Amino acid sequence: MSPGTNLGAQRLPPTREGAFSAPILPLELRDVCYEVGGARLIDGISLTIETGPRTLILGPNGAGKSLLLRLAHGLLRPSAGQVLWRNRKIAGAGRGPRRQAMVFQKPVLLRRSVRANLDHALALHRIGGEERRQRRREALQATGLSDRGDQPARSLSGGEQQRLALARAWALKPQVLFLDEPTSALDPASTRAVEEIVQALHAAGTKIVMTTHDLGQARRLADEVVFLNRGRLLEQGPADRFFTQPQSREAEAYLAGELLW
Ligand SMILES: Nc1ncnc2c1ncn2[C@@H]1O[C@H](COP(=O)(O)OP(=O)(O)OP(=O)(O)O)[C@@H](O)[C@H]1O
Repeated sequence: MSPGTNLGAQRLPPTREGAFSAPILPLELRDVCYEVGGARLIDGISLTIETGPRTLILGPNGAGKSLLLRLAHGLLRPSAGQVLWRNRKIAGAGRGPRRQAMVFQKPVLLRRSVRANLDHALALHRIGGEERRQRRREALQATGLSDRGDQPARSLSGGEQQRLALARAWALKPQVLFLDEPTSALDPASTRAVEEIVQALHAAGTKIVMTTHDLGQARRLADEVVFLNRGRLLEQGPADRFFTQPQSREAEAYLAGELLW
């Protein structure tokens, strides 16, 4: 399958029960700070992420977008403040609920086949037997990788590797998927393919929370925008409003290409 082929809708399973059971959202950050060596990199961020709209996190270089995602996902522990999933506080780094997944700018893949990468993730979630095979099949199909099962994952092209990272997320049926600049290293065709998969995941009920540098992509995908600058939350609101009537001077400058970092 060539990247850019219309993925998704017609290949999507009609229901994905795992995405809907025992809800973990809303996700709430309460006055979250993150400091390294005395520098406050995330500065008192409070926000709520609800089920539904695709949330895009925007901001200039170094604004704190990746850190915010990592704090929300549970990879980092806040220096101060709280991260709550459905009103429950998480115990520390790496302790967020399991029904959420993250896709990174550079995919982290095992030195094994495409199939084995998916099976490993499913095994970690104690999914075996026919269920594992079925989810693997579904995930490969949804990401256009059905004919790549035997190929060593690290021999895939950059775009295919990112599709495999998305296939892995797909197979786990997360309620929330965090994506940290998933297309920043990809060509336009691979970028479109990733966007279509993200769109299909959204249509299947997975909450999308994503960072990007690409304003065109943000306009294509965002329902809601969270705008950061220098570790602070400056705006959260509907994408239409953000793009046409930004509420802060900084967002206005950012949209005009005048605020780069
Ligand atoms: N472990 C760390 N030690 C020191 N500084 C850090 C650390 N991690 C991140 N930073 C700094 O914190 C700031 C925010 O980083 P972050 O990666 O979240 O920015 P970002 O908004 O994702 O930026 P970009 O768009 O350039 O990827 C940056 O200035 C970065 O250099």
